[in-house]
Amino acid sequence: MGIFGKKEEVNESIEPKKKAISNSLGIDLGTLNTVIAKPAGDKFDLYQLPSVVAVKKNDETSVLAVGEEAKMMLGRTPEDIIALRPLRKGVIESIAQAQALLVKAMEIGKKEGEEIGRIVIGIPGDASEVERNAAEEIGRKAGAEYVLVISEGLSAAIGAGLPIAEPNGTMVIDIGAGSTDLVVISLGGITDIETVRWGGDDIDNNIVDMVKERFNVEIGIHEAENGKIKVGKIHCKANLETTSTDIIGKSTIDNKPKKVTIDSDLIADAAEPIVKEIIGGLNLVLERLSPELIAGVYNNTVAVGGSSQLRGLRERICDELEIPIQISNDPMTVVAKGAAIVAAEPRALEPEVRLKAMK
Ligand SMILES: Nc1ncnc2c1ncn2[C@@H]1O[C@H](COP(=O)(O)OP(=O)(O)OP(=O)(O)O)[C@@H](O)[C@H]1O
Repeated sequence: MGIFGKKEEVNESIEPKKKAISNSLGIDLGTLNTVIAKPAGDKFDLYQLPSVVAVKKNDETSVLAVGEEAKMMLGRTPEDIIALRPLRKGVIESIAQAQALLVKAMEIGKKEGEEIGRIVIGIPGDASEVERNAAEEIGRKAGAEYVLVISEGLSAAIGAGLPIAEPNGTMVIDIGAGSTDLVVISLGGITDIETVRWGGDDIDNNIVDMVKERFNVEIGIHEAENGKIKVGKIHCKANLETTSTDIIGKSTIDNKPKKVTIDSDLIADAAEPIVKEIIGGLNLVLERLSPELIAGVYNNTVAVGGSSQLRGLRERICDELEIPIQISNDPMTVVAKGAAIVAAEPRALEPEVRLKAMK
């Protein structure tokens, strides 16, 4: 199906479709991961890099490493080097570091000798004018000729092939690492947005705290995240299987290595405050939603973002809100794909143009 729904409504005579430029990229500048999508025929080449940069401690604008190399340094850097994330809770914290990340993303996405003409960057929907300008500025400084910044929610909806131009409404629930965007779209534009500044990172932090409290063992944040991905679930009425995994941490009693077994229920307890915040945000959106859009939202709500993969999310949202949401089958790349569609054809954002979605 086209991104605007009905393929038969294609009306090439409205305006001749401009030739898509080949050197365009869609970039999802995330708190944890930066995803790059490059249109390649009717598919995408996809690349990913950790959103981490290593800088000199006394000059945080001097970037020493970006991406995978910098990630290896997190928590292990020599005294004069620090590894940092340029984004916190979805918001750009350091322009110089975010620019370094974007330059690297563009290098990864282009072929040798190729210039990148157009990039589209997905940023959180509630980003301020200052943040939007900052993202545009770093795009231009990174060397793109033309930079467009769009809401991650809208980008995800386009990437997921939702019928965004329909008047009935669709909704995207984007649960990332640092934040969750709840976006209602109709007639090709955002009609409502609620951003909850909680996501998967907060679940990981809660797991670390909970393991310390229950077992007197300190575990690393990466171990907490791995445990969450392996056995995690969310409390819901459905009887989901409980599984467990072993993690080695440091005893807070005698400092010795100690093995602890964490199970799905512990992760669900750790996730519960974040789930409550997300449900609270959804309730606010539903409260504001006009009756004209409720049927579209009921039929077309998709959850995206890495944290949407937690088992039980679909069931819990249905338990509490009676909306039968779908979980995207490519939750971590759909924002970048949507941005790449817009980068290849910026008029994808205009409701009167019916475009065929690239899958
Ligand atoms: N299978 C999984 N189950 C649960 N959580 C997962 C899974 N895979 C990844 N995650 C979590 O998803 C989050 C990363 O998702 P994503 O890449 O969408 O975020 P991001 O775009 O970097 O963040 P943001 O949108 O907040 O800027 C992390 O918290 C990660 O632990």
